[in-house]
Amino acid sequence: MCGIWAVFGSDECVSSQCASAMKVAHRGPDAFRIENVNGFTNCCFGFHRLAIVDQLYGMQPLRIKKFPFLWFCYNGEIYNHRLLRDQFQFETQTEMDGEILLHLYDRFGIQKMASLLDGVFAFILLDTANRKVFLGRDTYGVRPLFKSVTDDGFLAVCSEAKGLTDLSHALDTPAKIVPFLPGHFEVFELKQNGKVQSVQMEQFHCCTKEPAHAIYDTVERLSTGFDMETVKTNIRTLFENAVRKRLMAQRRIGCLLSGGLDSSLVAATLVKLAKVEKLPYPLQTFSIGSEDSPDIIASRKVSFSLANVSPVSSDGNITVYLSPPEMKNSNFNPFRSHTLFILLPIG
Ligand SMILES: NC(=O)CC[C@H](N)C(=O)O
Repeated sequence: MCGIWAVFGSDECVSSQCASAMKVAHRGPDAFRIENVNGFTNCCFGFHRLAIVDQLYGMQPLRIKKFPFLWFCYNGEIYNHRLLRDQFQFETQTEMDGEILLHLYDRFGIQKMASLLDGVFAFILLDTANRKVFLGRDTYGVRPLFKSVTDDGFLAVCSEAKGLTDLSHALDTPAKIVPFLPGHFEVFELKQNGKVQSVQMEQFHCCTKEPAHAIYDTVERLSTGFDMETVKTNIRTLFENAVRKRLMAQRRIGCLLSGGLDSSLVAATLVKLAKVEKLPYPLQTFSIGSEDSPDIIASRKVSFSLANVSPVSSDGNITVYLSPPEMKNSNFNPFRSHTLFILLPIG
């Protein structure tokens, strides 16, 4: 995960709004930072980090020497960041996947920047030199983003709506909180008093169109045609590539198993690729359910067969049993000490 939060043009002293930033603390167990924007004292960023790459220099809001006027906060992974860096010969300061957005923005502007990204992301980019704020979200809306704008230009943004509900502003009418549209970016003009005005909302990609980054992708060429063998080969190529690109994580990766076809295939492909890519640890799987639930029984079987592929391919399965009251409690987090994805960093 990672939790992002920002306010622009706060009527209240920003320090009193910051308690709202802490409402998404569960999204980032590694570190948090709240940073006020110098020159715009009623603007502020909040960030909770689950570090995936560049643990040391990847803290946010990300700022680099080359672009001192840019402030960048995002939740997500940019799978093609190295490819784009090499393609356009950018000199990067960190190993952070998100740093690529700053270089792309500087070279090509926001529209091309967003459409060149292969990844899952929700971002807030502030350009104090050009007095602009940009918001954006990946095509499928994998990463969440909510915003709230008042009629007089107070903008608040957060990964979850709960980070926006208790913010105060000068108007009598409550500010509406809306999800940010997937596949879009929005441009706001930043006024000298820190308030904003939306000037552009645009779709940069929709899932029925070839993404702009495809011309740089390294995935092997897909054959054309609809005969069964071609279709199967193409699905296999795309599926393997989808798992491979997620191995960019520098954290230990694990798998959440439901025991069904999807998660079992991801886990099996991961075991295969882990050997090729020489991941220096065995795969840990997790499953969750009531005792004797079909999910748990099936997950155990999958984990057992993965362990049989090779002695180092699986660390076995961590199973969490839920009691009926726990299953009804939507706030219950059985993996408090781990953070989960279907491919998840656990180290
Ligand atoms: N969890 C995230 O959103 C991670 C952000 C970024 N990719 C990092 O490694 O820190």
